[in-house]
Amino acid sequence: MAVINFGGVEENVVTREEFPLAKAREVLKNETIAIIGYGVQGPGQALNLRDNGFNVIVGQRKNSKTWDKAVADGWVEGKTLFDIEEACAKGTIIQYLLSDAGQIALWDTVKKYLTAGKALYFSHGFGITFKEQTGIIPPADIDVILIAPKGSGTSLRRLFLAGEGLNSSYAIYQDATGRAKERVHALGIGVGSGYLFETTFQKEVYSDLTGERGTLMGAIEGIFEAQYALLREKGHSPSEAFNETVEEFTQSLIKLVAENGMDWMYANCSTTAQRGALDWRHKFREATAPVFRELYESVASGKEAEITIKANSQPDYREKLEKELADLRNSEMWQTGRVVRSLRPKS
Ligand SMILES: NC(=O)C1=CN([C@@H]2O[C@H](COP(=O)(O)OP(=O)(O)OC[C@H]3O[C@@H](n4cnc5c(N)ncnc54)[C@H](O)[C@@H]3O)[C@@H](O)[C@H]2O)C=CC1
Ligand SMILES: CC(=O)[C@](C)(O)C(=O)O
Ligand SMILES: [Mg+2]
Ligand SMILES: [Mg+2]
Repeated sequence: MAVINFGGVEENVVTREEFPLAKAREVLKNETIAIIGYGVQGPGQALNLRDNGFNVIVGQRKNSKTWDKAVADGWVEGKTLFDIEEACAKGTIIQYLLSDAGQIALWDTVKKYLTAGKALYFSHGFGITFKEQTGIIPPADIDVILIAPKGSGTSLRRLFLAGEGLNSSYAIYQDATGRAKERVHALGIGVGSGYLFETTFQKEVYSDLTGERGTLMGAIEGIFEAQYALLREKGHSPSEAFNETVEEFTQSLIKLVAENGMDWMYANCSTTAQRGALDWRHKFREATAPVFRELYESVASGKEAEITIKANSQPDYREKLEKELADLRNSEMWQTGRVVRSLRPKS
């Protein structure tokens, strides 16, 4: 394990140098990896594992849209594509990649196939950490491990195909076989991660739920909405409000942050912008700090889990989510965005 210094704090990191793909294949050569669920993470991980030379099968509900998607991706019924129970029976490693609510619904079915020595794999600490609410309590004689790619399954696949990768965090909750560590490291490399950061199931889920509700998804949209609405109220046109709120951010500035950090982005903007941004960040930090604190408490108390489970266990949860996404899409800001995107100069 490499020890890497992150801004003055040392952390354990597994690297491809110490755990190359050939070693991962050797560790898993006698295993059948059953990917249960073919939503977003399922396809990304299953296809990367398959292309990396592992023995992979997919388990998915028949007569579903995602079954058809699996067929279109080259999984063959009866050979590499099965219904969920059959895949669980065949797999020695069960990658439980149903939605977090779906994992609860299917748990009693899947549990039957978790015989001694198998490994149960998650990409989120949700089911195990909130076990009082999920009822997901694995038998003691199996390994329970986690690889959580730090991004969408779509990006995991795209970056793999581009010869790059997404990094992941990993955790071991239960090591019944003495092989949990080599299994989890091999799977992490196998799904296409370059580096594996050590964590626990609880830390993974607390930080992940905070991040997606916060700066990665929830907070960013909230801040965009607030600024856009203000500019419109003050008489700015939709295109101007959108450009100064979203377009410049996604097309120019955030790319500079990704490349070389915030100071690099600032340094490539005017000294006028730098003066103002360096001053105003303090106000924004102080204004949002209490909201982030409230969010973390809601995660750690299990309230966010409760809300998610309740909503996403309804039979029409997808239609409801789609309706809310359509409301976002149809807002003036994102309709303006649609037009602005179509006007991006192309060579
Ligand atoms: N979406 C992503 O890119 C990321 C997801 N994760 C985690 O990976 C896991 C899988 O997430 P996603 O791929 O987003 O899931 P998803 O919401 O796309 O669902 C995955 C599959 O579960 C099936 N499913 C849902 N409810 C079911 C039920 N009641 N019975 C049978 N099948 C059911 C769906 O048909 C789908 O094939 C979750 O633990 C999630 O938190 C982690 C990192 C990123
Ligand atoms: C893509 C990811 O890692 C998220 C945002 O946490 C998720 O999809 O749950
Ligand atoms: Mg995440
Ligand atoms: Mg998440």
